[in-house]
Amino acid sequence: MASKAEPAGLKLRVIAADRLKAVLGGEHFTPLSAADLADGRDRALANRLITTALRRHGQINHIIAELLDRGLPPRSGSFEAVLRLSLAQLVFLPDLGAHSALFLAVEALKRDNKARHLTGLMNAVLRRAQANSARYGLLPDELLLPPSSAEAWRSAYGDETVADIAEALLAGAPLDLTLREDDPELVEALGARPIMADTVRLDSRDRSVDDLPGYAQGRWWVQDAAAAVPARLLKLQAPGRVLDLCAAPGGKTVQLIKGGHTVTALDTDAARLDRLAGNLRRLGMTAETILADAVTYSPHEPFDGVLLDAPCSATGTFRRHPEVIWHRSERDIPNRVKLQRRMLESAVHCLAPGGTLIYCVCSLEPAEGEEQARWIGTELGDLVADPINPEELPELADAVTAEGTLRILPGIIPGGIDGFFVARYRRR
Ligand SMILES: C[S@@+](CC[C@H](N)C(=O)[O-])C[C@H]1O[C@@H](n2cnc3c(N)ncnc32)[C@H](O)[C@@H]1O
Repeated sequence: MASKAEPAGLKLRVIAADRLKAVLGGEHFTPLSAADLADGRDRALANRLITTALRRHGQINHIIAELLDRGLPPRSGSFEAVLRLSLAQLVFLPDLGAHSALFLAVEALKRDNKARHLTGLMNAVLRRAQANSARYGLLPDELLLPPSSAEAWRSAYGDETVADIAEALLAGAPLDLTLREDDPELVEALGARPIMADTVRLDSRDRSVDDLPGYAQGRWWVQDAAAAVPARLLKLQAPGRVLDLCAAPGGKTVQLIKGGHTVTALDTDAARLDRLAGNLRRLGMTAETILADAVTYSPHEPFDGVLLDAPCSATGTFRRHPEVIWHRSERDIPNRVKLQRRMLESAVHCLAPGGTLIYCVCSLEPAEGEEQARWIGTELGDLVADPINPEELPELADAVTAEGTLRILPGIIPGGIDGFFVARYRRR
């Protein structure tokens, strides 16, 4: 890590490279926090470098392939992460200037035992990148997406959707909040605008989430507009007992509580369930929380409603987590599909006759959405489809399919939205 005597801007790059390296190694991207980098301006710059490197990952792959004809050197510590951050700066963030990209990349490598022998290579590669930066800056959007995903999405949803996904990847996500109560004054104080039902959107903000008006008082929670839809569709005749399977960190749990239901929130991950409990505390809400496996859980008494927000590829969240589309693997999907099916079978057993089941995934993969709905139709005889009516969701009416399921695609509303699939059933 950089000390005080080290060049300005080095520390943030070393920390940014560590975070990017972890994400390249398969970890989920979370922006650097004050605990990682105390200085707010440094932190903002480091996060900008990382997110640009991740959003432009496909184009940067292309640039690296052109510049390193023998590929990335093996076992080279932080070399790849530093290179990607520097290319992101040189080619896609010209306002930051080129000098620091070159100089600090070399300085960062000098401090890494596994990469310090590669400073000459880094310098040469970045100089060639600098000479070609105008051309690289015009690389086509087709290179932004992994070819196998782009092809799968093209055949499922068409060319226009693939172009929307690439555009949304670059644009990132605004901040959507679900309001606890209708409150125009709060919406104005937040600088937000209503977009659908109790969701409001902040297109830009100058503060961290917990500094926004109403956070400490629990007057809203962060939830993408698409993620807020499934709980709204769980319409019981009267408020009842609802099981939120796979509940953490609790966005849908708190919506269900807001809807007047008595909620049991179940998750298999203790740390995530703790976050759910913290969210409930901030909002002054209560739910029964259960640390258990959704596949084997068996309640004493069946529920009037079950919401299954199943673990999935999460490809629908690519605007905030650009890495998901690169971590997506064809080989992983069948295992997830199997797990989702076991959870669906378990969800049926948790449901009282006449009760409602919502199945949803934040995924763009038909295998985790439409194909699961077809499987339910043929294999889960106790369930009957309860088609979603476009009038229930005026802003997303075009997302309702002929089968009465919901396929939310990122370009369906201005400013974008997460990819999601939702289906609703009733137990016979
Ligand atoms: C998509 S996230 C849920 C998001 C949550 N519903 C919300 O709205 O905030 C999926 C959750 O499934 C949980 N999960 C994964 N496998 C599970 C299992 N076998 N049983 C219960 N929960 C599981 C994960 O820990 C994760 O919290």
